[in-house]
Amino acid sequence: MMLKRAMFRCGQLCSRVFAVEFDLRTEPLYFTLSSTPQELHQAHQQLFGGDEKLFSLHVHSDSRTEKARTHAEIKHKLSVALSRDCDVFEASAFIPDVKNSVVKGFFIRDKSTTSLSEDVLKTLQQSKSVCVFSYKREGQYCWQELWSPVNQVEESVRQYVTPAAAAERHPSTLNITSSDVYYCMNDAYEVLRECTDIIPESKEVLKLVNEQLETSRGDAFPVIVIEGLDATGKTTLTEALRESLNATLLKSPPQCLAPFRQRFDSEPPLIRRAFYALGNYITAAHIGKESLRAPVIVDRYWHSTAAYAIATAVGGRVENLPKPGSELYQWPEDLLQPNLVLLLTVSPEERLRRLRDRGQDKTVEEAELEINQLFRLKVEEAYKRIQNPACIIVDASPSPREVLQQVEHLIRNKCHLKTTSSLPDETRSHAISPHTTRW
Ligand SMILES: Nc1ncnc2c1ncn2[C@@H]1O[C@H](COP(=O)(O)OP(=O)(O)OP(=O)(O)O)[C@@H](O)[C@H]1O
Ligand SMILES: Nc1ccn([C@@H]2O[C@H](COP(=O)(O)O)[C@@H](O)[C@H]2O)c(=O)n1
Repeated sequence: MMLKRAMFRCGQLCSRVFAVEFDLRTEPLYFTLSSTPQELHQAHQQLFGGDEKLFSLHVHSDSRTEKARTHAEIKHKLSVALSRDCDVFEASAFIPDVKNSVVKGFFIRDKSTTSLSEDVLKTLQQSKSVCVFSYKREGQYCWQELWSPVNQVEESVRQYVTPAAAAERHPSTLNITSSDVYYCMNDAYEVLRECTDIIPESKEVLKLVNEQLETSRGDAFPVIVIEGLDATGKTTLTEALRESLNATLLKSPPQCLAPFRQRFDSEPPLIRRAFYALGNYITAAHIGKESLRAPVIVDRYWHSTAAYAIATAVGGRVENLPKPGSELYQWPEDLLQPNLVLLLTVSPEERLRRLRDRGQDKTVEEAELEINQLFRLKVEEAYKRIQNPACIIVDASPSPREVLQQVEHLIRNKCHLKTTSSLPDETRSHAISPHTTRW
């Protein structure tokens, strides 16, 4: 029965294109399956041509929350239970250009002579959502078959690995909408609603959303969002702007969600990102109210939610990101838009220096640093590609005082701030006071 169910699920996968993130610096290895033997390309030989044991594992489920949580659990188990002789690569099976067609999983290359990986896979295969394939070689051909720990695969058909052309869009970009980035409040709301049994805190978050929502924003003061990677100086700048412009300072996620943040940070992206998305809508309601009284400065908002989500969802290199102009960089139609978004940037060295001075990341290993650098590049690039409104880049490497001056200058120009101060631009920043400022 279990084998029949697994065969049905795997059968659904066989008509897809498979992608393995074999080397994060290059594009994935793509292959399809064919009933006739196919010669492997040189690139594919690197993965399929050796004598290691090869497996792939895919997570299927009709419930998106179950699928996301199973995927995260498996990722964790593979990272702790397999031996050092095993390489685990992110893998997926997808239909090119078809949204939400990606079935995520992992590819395992086992160089050991022990049966540890089989033992681990045997446990994982107990889950009704998991489907495991093994790969066998004969001469220069390699085929995939449904894996069974007890070799009951006589019903399984040999499907030969067939090199495929690179996909135009990286497969991970096909599932971003409503799994990683939410383009309307209801989509994020629904995900948390589906989680109320497994994550009781979801109810409290939804209650806060219901209580605080208010979308009106009339003829109001300007709203300026400050964005940037960790330690680029957002807190320093936003607090200085609050003083100098007599503005209200808000954050996303808002303070009322702080007690729940750690809980949702431990959840897979589907759930974690829905939490941050809802945080933006609560902050938007606060902006709507506060901007009637004074200018509003916001420390992180939609750009952060979308940029981090896209950079995490898209594996590998910067080139894998959705192309500039993609609909994935559009602002949600139902989310209040700020007047100005400023992106603080500093060099990686300066950012690391600031992190270290703050007492963090002192023991980052070289390998980890490299991965972080790739991630940092993708987040920054995604920030820059977001549209309507797009962000204006601010070089945040000078002193806090100079950064403040630069930003005040931008705010005056872009938000048509009129000031009665007679001081020249360069010396005026600390003299801007609520009493001399008109919007
Ligand atoms: N212009 C600057 N020049 C030098 N150091 C700075 C500057 N701005 C901020 N710093 C220092 O860099 C560190 C990080 O700054 P800050 O906390 O403002 O960054 P952040 O972007 O808010 O970080 P996070 O997103 O992690 O909260 C702090 O120690 C701060 O004093
Ligand atoms: N509007 C936001 C704000 C934050 N995030 C996520 O939080 C992380 C950074 O927060 P800090 O408190 O460290 O500044 C970052 O990983 C984002 O994923 C968000 O999604 N949306």
